[in-house]
Amino acid sequence: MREIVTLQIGGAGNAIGDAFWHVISHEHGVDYASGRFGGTSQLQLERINVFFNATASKRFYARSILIDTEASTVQRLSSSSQLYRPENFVAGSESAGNNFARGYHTDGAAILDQVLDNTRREVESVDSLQGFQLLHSIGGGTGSGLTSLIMEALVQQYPDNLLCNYVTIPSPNMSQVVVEPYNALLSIPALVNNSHLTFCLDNEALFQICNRNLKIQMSGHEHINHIVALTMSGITTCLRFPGQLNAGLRKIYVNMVPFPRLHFLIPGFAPLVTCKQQQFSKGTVAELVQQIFSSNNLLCAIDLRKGKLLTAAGIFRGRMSPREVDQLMTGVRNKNINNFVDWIPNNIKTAICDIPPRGLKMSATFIGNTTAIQTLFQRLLDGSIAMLRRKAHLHWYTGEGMEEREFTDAQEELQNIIEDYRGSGDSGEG
Ligand SMILES: COc1ccc(-c2[nH]nc3c2-c2cc(OC)c(OC)c(OC)c2CC3)cc1
Repeated sequence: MREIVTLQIGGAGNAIGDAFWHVISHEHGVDYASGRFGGTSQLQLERINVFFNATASKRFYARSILIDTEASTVQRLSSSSQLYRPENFVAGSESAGNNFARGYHTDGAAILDQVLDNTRREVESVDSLQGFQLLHSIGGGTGSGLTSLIMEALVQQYPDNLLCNYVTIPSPNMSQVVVEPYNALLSIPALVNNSHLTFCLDNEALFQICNRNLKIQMSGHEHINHIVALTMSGITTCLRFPGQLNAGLRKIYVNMVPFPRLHFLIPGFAPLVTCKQQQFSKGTVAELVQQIFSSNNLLCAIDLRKGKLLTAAGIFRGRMSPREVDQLMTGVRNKNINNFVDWIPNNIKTAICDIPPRGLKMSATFIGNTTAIQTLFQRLLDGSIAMLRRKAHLHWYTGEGMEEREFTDAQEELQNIIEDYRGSGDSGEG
């Protein structure tokens, strides 16, 4: 079996992780509270070991390390479900204070060994590890700083395994902490150099989806986390259920990432409509295809029409005609040929799983590797320039041992990835 170890890091990472385990435990017939299997199909068990461990008493638990520099989040989760192994909770005594430096150098560093010890125990208990998925935000101190530190260690200790990050990206319009732009900026070098697959989850887009698509005003994070969990469930469908693809993280990496640095992927999901709108929906595959290529259904506030897709994947769930899906997806490419690079001929792939997600007859999940992601990176760069020019709030970082040069180096890294994506749109030079 090709197992994956999850590391959910910081408040946001653990919130996304808990929502993910809620969604996929139900899909696999596992009771979230007890870990007991009550499923009805062998399909639910066939590849359950990719994300879950079985216990001697035929119960299942999430193969996940729950990590935070302060204890309240992980303590709450430990009391909410037996899906989490008590030994897999790693909590510090001091919050990273929304400060990358404290996540990387002090409060986060203080629990790194515990994180790695727990990770190694899970790695040594599996048959054939395929990689790690790290769930975190880069706006906070733990999700940015400690995750960067953990990634460096994982790459060193497990050089043959893949790191797949699901990264929440702060939005200036939804900012919770004034130094989020600094934390996000400082996270870029580790994401560029140590992550193999980085799924970008943009708070700007997620809040817009809640307000515009779902008509939820001032949405709390529970709605956002559920949208992310549904999308993660879609992305991992082919890993978790048998199908025509011999699916693994490396196959996604090999086929979706043309150059190692260009591994920042934009997810999308459909349907993302109110229950009332769903009642009037035609419920057709054509509707799903139209929606997943619409910017309104992307989990990043970017416009696909402003760039070119290097690669794209569509994962369709539910009972539908594979022929119709292939025709419609091919039709999108043919009608929008200028929004696909011409130097990767077969750069769109479709997969179908006839098991729909809970509460839906059909769904579609999109993954795009697009040059339009430059606009997201440019937003992060612009967000740090104004503050850094005035050295605003820099003392919170230099006081923890960081230097201003680390900020300018990170800005240079960000500028370079923008240029790399810009250059790949035409000539194919990654
Ligand atoms: C852009 O062009 C391509 C993209 C992917 C593949 C491929 N080849 N082998 C696989 C896959 C693959 C495809 C998936 O979605 C279509 C997929 O779900 C995320 C997926 O997820 C697990 C996989 C893994 C297995 C081929 C071409």
